[in-house]
Amino acid sequence: MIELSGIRKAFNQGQHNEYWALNGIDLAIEANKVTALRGPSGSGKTTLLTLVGCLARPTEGRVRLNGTDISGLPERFLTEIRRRTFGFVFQQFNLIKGLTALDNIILPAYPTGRPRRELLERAEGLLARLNLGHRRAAKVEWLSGGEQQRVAICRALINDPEALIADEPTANLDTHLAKEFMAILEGLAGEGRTILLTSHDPLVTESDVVDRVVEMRDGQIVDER
Ligand SMILES: Nc1ncnc2c1ncn2[C@@H]1O[C@H](COP(=O)(O)OP(=O)(O)OP(=O)(O)O)[C@@H](O)[C@H]1O
Repeated sequence: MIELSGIRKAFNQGQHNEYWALNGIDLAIEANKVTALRGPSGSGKTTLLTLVGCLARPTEGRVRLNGTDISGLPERFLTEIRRRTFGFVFQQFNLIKGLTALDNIILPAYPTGRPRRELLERAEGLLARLNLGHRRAAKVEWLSGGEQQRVAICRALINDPEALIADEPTANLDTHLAKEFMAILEGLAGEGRTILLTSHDPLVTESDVVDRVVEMRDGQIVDER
């Protein structure tokens, strides 16, 4: 689905603190599969996620999405592709305090111009599917960590993306909640979504739900299974 070739990513390029977070990545993320990136802290996993999800651009190399080279597209096209193709679940969930679960979920769908009634219906459906219907009107800061993550997952799915991207999805969860997350993941994988995540957690990387584990170190891919 997404192919990266010859990817390098520098931060603070040309400055005294220039740092190459990714250093020659060739990777094809297969459609309808669950891929996990594993590696020590600082190995470049999150940086790679942001490039796959078109949240950032590589300093060098090409990104192809379903066969089309999107590396050189202007920002507004990239934003559109990002919205249609990817849903993101961030490690800290990045929900907006003061807004209800429902309002947080429909937020990324506003730019699509779809009617609010339709969005609410879809959001309600997602909440129900993740056993969170009863919390629809709760402000997100009232929710537990596990509930907040499920709201974040609903938000990631509101635009019905082809792919879901999750950064350390179980890092803030206890074992019970992490297992619940894996069950949700299994359901999403079962409906044919492409899933890319980073994880240190053996509960994730050794799970049968994960098709492929890509091992990173020092901004490079060093192994995979
Ligand atoms: N915006 C930035 N500016 C400068 N350096 C950055 C920036 N983002 C990341 N880095 C550096 O790039 C390297 C890779 O970071 P990245 O977050 O991708 O690693 P990671 O493998 O996801 O680590 P972790 O498991 O701790 O999240 C790190 O050394 C980090 O300090």
